[in-house]
Amino acid sequence: MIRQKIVAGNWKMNGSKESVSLLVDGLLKMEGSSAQVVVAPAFPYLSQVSGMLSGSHIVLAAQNASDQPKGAFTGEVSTSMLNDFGVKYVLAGHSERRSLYGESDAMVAHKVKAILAEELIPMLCIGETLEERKSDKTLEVCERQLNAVIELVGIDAFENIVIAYEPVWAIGTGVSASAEQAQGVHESIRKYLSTFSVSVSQQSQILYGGSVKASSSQALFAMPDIDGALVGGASLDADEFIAIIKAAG
Ligand SMILES: O=C[C@H](O)COP(=O)(O)O
Repeated sequence: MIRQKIVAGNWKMNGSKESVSLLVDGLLKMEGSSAQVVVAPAFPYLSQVSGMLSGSHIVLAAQNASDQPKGAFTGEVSTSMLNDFGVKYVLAGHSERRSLYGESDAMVAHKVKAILAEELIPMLCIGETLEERKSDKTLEVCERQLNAVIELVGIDAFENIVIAYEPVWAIGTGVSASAEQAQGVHESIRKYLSTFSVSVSQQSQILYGGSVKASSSQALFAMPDIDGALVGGASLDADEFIAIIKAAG
């Protein structure tokens, strides 16, 4: 099955009005790509970026969302607010949210549910730490993180969920998983999904994330089960990000 590639830039807590404007200007100069291009600015810049992207082929993502619809949740942002600003994708369970802000598998699952309820597309991030990889627990961890979501929203909901496999040891370290290593895990994730639903497993877009650069992206995208990338640091440089998008076709 041919799945459209997705190249998403997670800008994390970076940027200013000026730098965001320059970055988006740079990306808008890129010619059309067959890949779906996504950018995830920090919340304060969603409105600015949404305006700049209007009428373009680049779509907007948010880096996080509340699992609650509204009310007394100081500092939180609801999925309906994100919808208001033209957001299409929302990251859920990024490893930085899990490890630094204590988001449990169950909390991530509730966020996925809230994102789906607003008809937005969750980008569900899963992946193992270095310690877990060394003790051969990579698949066990990925399956546990997937199970929490499957149990809450059901496997059919995965028709509208993008999975991002991001080994924690590769995030921001400059050490990407090799294309073969990533392919091995992606293939296993797909096989695991197929135990619930073959059609969902075939349709699921599984992105790789963790120190993706232009130089490593071609080999990653050539792999049969890698359907794109969730890019952190390299997405802050328009030329580098465009080169990654071009590698996706
Ligand atoms: O969301 C993106 C990932 O955390 C990867 O970040 P990185 O490309 O800077 O390693």
